[in-house]
This record gives sequence, C-alpha cells and structure tokens, in this order.
Amino acid sequence: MRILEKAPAKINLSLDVLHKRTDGFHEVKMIMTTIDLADRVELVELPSDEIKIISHNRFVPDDQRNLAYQAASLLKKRYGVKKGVSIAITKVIPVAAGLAGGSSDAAATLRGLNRLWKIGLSLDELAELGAEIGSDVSFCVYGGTALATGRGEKIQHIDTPPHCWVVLAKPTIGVSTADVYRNLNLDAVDHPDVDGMIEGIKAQDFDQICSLLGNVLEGVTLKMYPEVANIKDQMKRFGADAVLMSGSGPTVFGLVRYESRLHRVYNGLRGFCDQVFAVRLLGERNSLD
Ligand SMILES: C[C@](O)(CO)[C@H](O)COP(=O)(O)OP(=O)(O)OC[C@H]1O[C@@H](n2ccc(N)nc2=O)[C@H](O)[C@@H]1O
Ligand SMILES: Nc1ncnc2c1ncn2[C@@H]1O[C@H](COP(=O)(O)OP(=O)(O)OP(=O)(O)O)[C@@H](O)[C@H]1O
Repeated sequence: MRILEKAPAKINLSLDVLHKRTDGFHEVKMIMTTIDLADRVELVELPSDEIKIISHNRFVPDDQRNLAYQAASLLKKRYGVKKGVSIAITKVIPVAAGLAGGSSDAAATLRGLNRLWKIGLSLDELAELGAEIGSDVSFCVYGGTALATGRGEKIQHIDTPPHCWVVLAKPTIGVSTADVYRNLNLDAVDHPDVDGMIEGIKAQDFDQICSLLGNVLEGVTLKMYPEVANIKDQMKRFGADAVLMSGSGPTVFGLVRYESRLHRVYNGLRGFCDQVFAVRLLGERNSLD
C-alpha cells in the first residue's frame, strides 16, 4: 500500500517570546498559518522491519536525523509496530528557512503512518506525539491557522485570515533556530500585539493584520545576517503590503492583497534571491482522510 501526504510550510504572522524557561526552551505566543508551498511525503510498506528515507536533497539527512524518520520511529516504538516503511520526501520547502519544512514532513509522516498502519489515533493524539519531535510539529499536524503557546506545542485554532498572496524570499543562508533563541535579549525587544492580530484575523481586516505583523526573533537574525534586512527593504520597495521574517528566519515573506501587484513583487525579488515563491495562504486544516 502507498500513501501520499502533503506537508505544507507555515509562516508566523506574529511571534512573541514571553520568557526563558528552566528547561532551556522559551515560552512563546505566536500566530501560525499554513501556506500553499508544500513538500510531498510518500509512504510505502516495506517487507523488512526498517525505516528508509529517500530524499534527493543534499541538505536533508537520510537517516535518524531526519524528522520524518523520528516520527516513524516514535510511532513504531509507542505502538509496537513491527513493520517497515520507506519515506520518500520531495522537498519544495527550502531547508533551514524558518518555514517548518522538517516539522511538516514529520507531521505528514505521523498522519500518513496512522493511516498506513491503521493505528487509529486522532489529530489531537498525533499532535501530542509530534511535540516530542519538535516544537513546531504539533501545529503542522493540524495546519490551518492557530495561536500556539507553551514552547509552541499548545494549539488553539483561530479563524482563517482573509484571502491574500504571500511572496517568500529565502537568502542562501541557513539559520539555526537554537542560535537565534540563544542570542535573543528579551530586555531589548518590542513585543508584538498577538491578541490584536487575532482580532484583526477575526474581523478579516487585512490592513490591521498588515500593521500588526511582528516577530521578536527578527532583530536577532537581522543582526547575524544583514542580507535579510536588504531583502525586507526590496520587498517593501517592490510593493508588498507588509513584510516580515518568518520564525527564526532567514525567509522573508510579504503579504500582497492584489494579484495585479503580485507579479511586480515576485519578479523584483527574483533579481536578488534564488529562492522566491508566490503562493496563497491555505485556509483548510488537515484531515485524517
Ligand atoms: C522559531 C519557530 O519555528 C517558530 O514557529 C519555533 O519556535 C521553533 O520550532 P522548532 O524548530 O520545531 O524548534 P525545536 O526543534 O523544538 O527546538 C530547536 C531549538 O530552538 C530553541 N527553542 C525552540 C522553541 C522554543 N519555544 N524555545 C526555544 O528556545 C531550543 O534551543 C531548541 O533546542
Ligand atoms: N525532513 C526534513 N527536511 C528538512 N530538513 C530536515 C528534515 N529532517 C531533518 N532536517 C534537518 O533540520 C534542519 C532544519 O531544517 P528545517 O527545514 O526543518 O528548518 P526550519 O524551516 O528553520 O524549521 P523551523 O521553522 O521549524 O525552525 C536542517 O538543517 C536539516 O538538517
């Protein structure tokens, strides 16, 4: 049997860090939403009891370091599954980009193997398992739009933002999330208005959403990699309605309301960056079918 799962990327419309916890993680309060830029994860049963990762991307590990491998391994151990699987990952989401690519592959693997191995878990149970793999995995199990708290694993679904376009540009650097959190000085940040963002989304108020975009990690990454600031400037110059770095970066996204403006922003950025995408926000949450 063969199962195909889409693994969409996320962006953070608002990302606040409240404090550093005693376990080394940071307490966050953030709004995440999925976008129509997705890896494809193909799961095929193997006759032997092994987990095999197939990926033709040189930046993606094909062993137990792969988050999809970790997802399969966790399910096997927790539910005593004595079956093998090959996990073929077609990468579309840039790697180490702040778009939760690896986390989404892990989440897709959890959803897909739940079906392939007929384990019968709910999305809530899969999200709880996902938190053991990484902070972003729980959200990626559900997709859609959510307020994430705790270290990112506590998910409350919220309304879908109004339709708009998203242009993404990733400079040719990869950013370590751990480094960015480590370099964050909480005494010197402007906290974004996360509750105002939830209100703006609820009211379908595109202008309010644009004016409240904010990410406390942005300043840290901008200091480490000044080229990210340049991409932000260019994206504004070419006419995006609002611009922000996603997650720990370095990908910058711009929200664009009108399609007529989209081409100018997209083509303008292609002159500066190899990896540029123009996609829509995804409204739909994942299901188990
Ligand atoms: C930046 C975001 O992508 C925003 O969505 C997430 O907060 C990071 O999520 P992630 O990549 O799934 O993070 P994890 O794999 O769980 O953690 C990587 C490292 O980031 C730091 N980390 C992560 C999440 C968090 N709430 N506090 C942290 O301090 C920790 O040093 C951790 O060792
Ligand atoms: N399936 C996977 N796809 C991509 N990278 C993976 C995968 N599994 C493990 N990795 C490792 O994880 C690292 C981070 O990759 P990823 O693309 O998930 O980062 P990210 O988008 O910044 O994540 P986040 O936004 O959750 O912090 C990579 O450098 C890679 O070595």
